[in-house]
Amino acid sequence: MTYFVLFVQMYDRTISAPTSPTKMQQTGKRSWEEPVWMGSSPRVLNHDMKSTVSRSLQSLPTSSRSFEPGVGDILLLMRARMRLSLQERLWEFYQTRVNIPAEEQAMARRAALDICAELRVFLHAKLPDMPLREMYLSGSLYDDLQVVTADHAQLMVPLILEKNLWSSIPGEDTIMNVPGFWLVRRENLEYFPRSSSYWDRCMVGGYLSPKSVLEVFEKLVAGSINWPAIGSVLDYVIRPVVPSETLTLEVQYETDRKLYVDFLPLLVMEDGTSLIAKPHRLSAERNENLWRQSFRVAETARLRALDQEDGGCRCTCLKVAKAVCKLSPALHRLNSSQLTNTILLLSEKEGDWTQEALADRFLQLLRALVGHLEAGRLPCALGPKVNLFCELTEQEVDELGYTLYCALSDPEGLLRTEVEQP
Ligand SMILES: Nc1ncnc2c1ncn2[C@@H]1O[C@H](COP(=O)(O)OP(=O)(O)O)[C@@H](O)[C@H]1O
Repeated sequence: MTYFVLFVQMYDRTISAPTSPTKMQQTGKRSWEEPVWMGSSPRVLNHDMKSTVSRSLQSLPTSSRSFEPGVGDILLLMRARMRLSLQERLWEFYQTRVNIPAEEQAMARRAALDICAELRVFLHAKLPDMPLREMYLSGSLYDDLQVVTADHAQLMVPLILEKNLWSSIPGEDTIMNVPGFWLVRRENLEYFPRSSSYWDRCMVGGYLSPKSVLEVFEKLVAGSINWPAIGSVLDYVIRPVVPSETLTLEVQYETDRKLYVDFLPLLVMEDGTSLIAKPHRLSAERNENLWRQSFRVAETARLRALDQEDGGCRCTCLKVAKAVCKLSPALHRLNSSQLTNTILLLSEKEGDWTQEALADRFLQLLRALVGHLEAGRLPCALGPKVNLFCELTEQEVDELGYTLYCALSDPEGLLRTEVEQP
């Protein structure tokens, strides 16, 4: 979608939005960027875009009804009522759609644990000298941040690398220039020739290739484990998902419930940096050797700590936003890390995260996301050089921005999602 289309659509939306005439009051001009319930809104679009839209809006026929005396008071009242009802609806949505019943979570965790145990036994038996630390389960299912359905978990597989044989190079110091991604280079080949390290078999052009590491596991996990047999013992239907950008097992643990377990090789570098074998989404070929830095543990811990300090609603706000993105196809591309970091950045400026402020903070989150999308940049709160939007195409950025911008005039629309059929 071009910006032109975007703004024609925005313009249509603005004039048809029930709240839009309200800002016409004294000047007779509409402020398209300030739906009535938003209070003083930051300027959300860049200057050129704004003047285009403002010009179009100025030439609109105006409605005299908006100038009736006292309308400001009525609007203030309406604003208060709308806020109240959004607050109520958010909590209702949280209870009915976002939160996963404890029993469902427990069953999903049980299934993931069973699979993890099987894989441990298999790998120890089949490849006793593969240098791995103990595998463990991770992700939102384990820190109460999963939403809507308990349907996925990550199985972390930490590789052991010899310190003197491998070193990590930050993405910004490489020709690819992508902060947040790293290369892992083989060192000292002249003294410790190829095969000195077990992981040399996954070396491509002098670097440890996450793709090649995944392929090693893929052959094992998808190729040589008898999942139907294991599944029948455990009473699940288990099958590797193909094709899949990472290695994923689908586990049907109830007739109507499926769990996807991502097999995620991980490197923990000397300074504690965690790198995961999850490919860069765009131009994967050019970036084939890049390992992705994972901030998940640190960013989740920070969010929780902030909530604990002030009894705040940041995690609730995150879960509501995650559910909205999971349930609305137009927002699928936004992930938890982007949402978490937007909330962390907001927390630096905004102090009131009381439960009563959920609706205000939720709206502020939407607005902040629109702002970051317009800038095409969302800095990671824990590493500002990293742009968390760097794996979105321009078109995706436009579409997300447009969807969220429209949602600002009808935030409750985001909560009216169909109940998915199993
Ligand atoms: N340490 C980690 N543990 C689990 N997942 C991680 C980790 N680091 C990065 N990830 C990535 O984060 C994503 C899972 O995020 P998660 O917080 O579980 O949220 P969601 O519920 O939205 O999936 C996965 O795509 C996974 O590849």
